[in-house]
Amino acid sequence: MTPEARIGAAAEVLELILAGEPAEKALTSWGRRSRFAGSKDRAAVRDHVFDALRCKRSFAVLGGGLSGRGLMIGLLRSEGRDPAQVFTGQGHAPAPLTEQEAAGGSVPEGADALDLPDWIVPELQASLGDPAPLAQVLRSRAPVMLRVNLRKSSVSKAVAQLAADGIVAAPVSVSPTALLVSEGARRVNGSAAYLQGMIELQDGASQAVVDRLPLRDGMRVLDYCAGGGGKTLAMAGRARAEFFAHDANPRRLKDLPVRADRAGVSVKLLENSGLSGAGPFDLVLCDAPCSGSGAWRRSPEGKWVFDASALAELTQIQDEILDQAQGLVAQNGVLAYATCSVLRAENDARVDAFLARHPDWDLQWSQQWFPGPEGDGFFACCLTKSPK
Ligand SMILES: C[S@@+](CC[C@H](N)C(=O)[O-])C[C@H]1O[C@@H](n2cnc3c(N)ncnc32)[C@H](O)[C@@H]1O
Repeated sequence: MTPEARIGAAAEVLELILAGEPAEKALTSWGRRSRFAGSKDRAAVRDHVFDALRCKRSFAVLGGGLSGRGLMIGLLRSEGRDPAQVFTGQGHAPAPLTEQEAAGGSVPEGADALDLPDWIVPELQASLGDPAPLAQVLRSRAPVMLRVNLRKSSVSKAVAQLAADGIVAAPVSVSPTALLVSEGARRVNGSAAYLQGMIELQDGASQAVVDRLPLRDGMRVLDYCAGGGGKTLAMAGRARAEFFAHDANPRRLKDLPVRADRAGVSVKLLENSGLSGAGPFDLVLCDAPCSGSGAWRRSPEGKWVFDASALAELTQIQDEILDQAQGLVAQNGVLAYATCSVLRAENDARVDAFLARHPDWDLQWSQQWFPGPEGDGFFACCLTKSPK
């Protein structure tokens, strides 16, 4: 496909997304209809679509309208390119600009320029002051990051093994196990290092959260909201403990046995009914469901669908999770709480509310990571029960 045809295809896919189709589904159905598209074409169209979703408000203003074409026109103008040179109607290029498209477009301001929904601007101001620096980061692509599985490899061996498959990755400071991929990101899943369990795809701040947990060999550790098991496996890479994984939705755990096998670690899956019988645990991690606001670079659709009522619903679930999980912590054990959110309402405010409901617990530490070149935004803290 020509570069112009890729822009045209991205505009088509965006039209489906704007009509309500999830981005992944819209890209898959375009891929099925477009057998002529090679892997580089698919990757380029995907990048255009996700770039546009991250900057939906500003591109719509720049492009003169919220439509697939409008967003792509906005993207070109944001890069200082003339859309008339791309929208030519020649060969496989998209149809020429209408008069309205050629004349339209203005410079985005306020929440349009920040590419944030209106309701969240005051929420972010309350959490971190000026939202502009964070908003700017959320408008750009997230880094591709790997975690070295210390059970199977060392950082230097993993880097060398990746290089043999044409993947350039280097250590970064956010975590001693984190690698930042600068070349060959799309080859990671097929690489020998991945297939042999030496590395996993995992965000840098997600690894830093696990680095701060008080893990020791021989502990009994429960990942209470384990989902796909990213944090379970990161914890298992750090200590020879007994690991248990639970999720309110057990289907979310389905890939964990295969991933644990590849990583060379053992994880016991726990159904709701088996939870209390398996406890107590020395460490219970609640990596709670959240807005995902710290990771909106990766999942930009979330930025536009999340709203104040979803936030209120989530904070209630987060409180319930902490209340349930605290009952599973052994005497002298640790309750850890984490989110990939930058909103105070989901982080410090939940800890304050927990401590008010459970005055026999103390906060040991808390930390907020913001999205940046080495990872997403995360919050984590550890709580312990005061001695009787
Ligand atoms: C942020 S995700 C976990 C991601 C995972 N820890 C990882 O690192 O890959 C949150 C998970 O919490 C689960 N969840 C939602 N409500 C829950 C509840 N009340 N109890 C336990 N898990 C819950 C969701 O199904 C989801 O898989």
